[in-house]
Amino acid sequence: MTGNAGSNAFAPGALAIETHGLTKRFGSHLAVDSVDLAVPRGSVFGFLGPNGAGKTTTIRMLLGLVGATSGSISVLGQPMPASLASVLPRVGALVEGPAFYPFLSGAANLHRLDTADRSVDGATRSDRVAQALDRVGLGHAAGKKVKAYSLGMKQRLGLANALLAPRDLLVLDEPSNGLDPQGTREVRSLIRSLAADGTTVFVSSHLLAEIEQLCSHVAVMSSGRIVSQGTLDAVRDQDVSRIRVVTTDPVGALRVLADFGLEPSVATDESTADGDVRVVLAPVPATDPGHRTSGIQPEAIVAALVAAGVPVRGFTVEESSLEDRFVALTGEGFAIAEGHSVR
Ligand SMILES: Nc1ncnc2c1ncn2[C@@H]1O[C@H](COP(=O)(O)OP(=O)(O)OP(=O)(O)O)[C@@H](O)[C@H]1O
Repeated sequence: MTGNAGSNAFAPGALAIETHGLTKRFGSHLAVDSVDLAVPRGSVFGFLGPNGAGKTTTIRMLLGLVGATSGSISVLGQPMPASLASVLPRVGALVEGPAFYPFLSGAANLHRLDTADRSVDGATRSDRVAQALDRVGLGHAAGKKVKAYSLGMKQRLGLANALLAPRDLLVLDEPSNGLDPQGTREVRSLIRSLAADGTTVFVSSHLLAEIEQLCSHVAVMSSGRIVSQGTLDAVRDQDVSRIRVVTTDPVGALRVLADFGLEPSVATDESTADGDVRVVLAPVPATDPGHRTSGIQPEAIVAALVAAGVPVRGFTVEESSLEDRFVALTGEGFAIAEGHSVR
């Protein structure tokens, strides 16, 4: 399933977030271009895209933090921003971290933020603050001033703020920002437990592995447009597969694969002279999202190798990863971890 289709196949009420033709211009710059999002209720929905793709701008429009240039938004079945006042109390959000007072403790900051929310019960405030802090693993630091918090602790405090009341939808923009691997794992397990309670979670992340482990659905955004959207399996497996040929004649294999218009890479085992030839089938150029398949079937490659007299000792079609798919869709490498980019 791809985005920008103009309509979707979901029953009324089945979507927690739905946009049609959502567009945002900053002057002449088209930051978000006719986006149709369909976020099923109860899903953990990963929102992926390279830096500057337009994810944060989209999230800000969903939450009424910035107006759309055109298009429509529905959140929890209500039109936005018209229903902001009734919808927002049901939505917990972590976007660019809330402004905390550095000289107040974490708990005092949450008290202050909760006081500003007129939809909640003040009598339960202390309990809710303590529970939210416990849930993000900050119970021990509740009384500590926020200026002494690490970036990761501030990020957790932002999450705790989003959890001060029961929510039907959580919108989290890069929730693992600033967290160490242990913190990232904790946030992941927190999101899982929230989703198990029935909360829909819409989460943007630059950590592909995290999205792959966590999400039931994903959308990939590139240059302001949704280039793929659907269940994780559908997006991951769409059109891209990687094949591996083990042969004693890698040069012959390269020639056959090149005849298919493919660009294989080869690793030779010097001790045996065997070649390990790998190629990705059907990469999708970011500039040409309309042409998604090359139509090459793996069995046609096996037949051509055999016909050309290339001795095939091994032939494997490897499952494509979300990373393969992301690179193919956006034409960009993806920062898997800080300072490490893959192409
Ligand atoms: N207030 C603004 N004024 C002008 N341009 C903006 C503004 N906010 C965002 N943009 C531009 O819109 C585009 C999309 O930005 P956005 O922050 O939504 O991307 P993103 O996918 O969230 O990327 P990142 O992960 O880097 O935050 C970028 O080119 C950005 O420079």
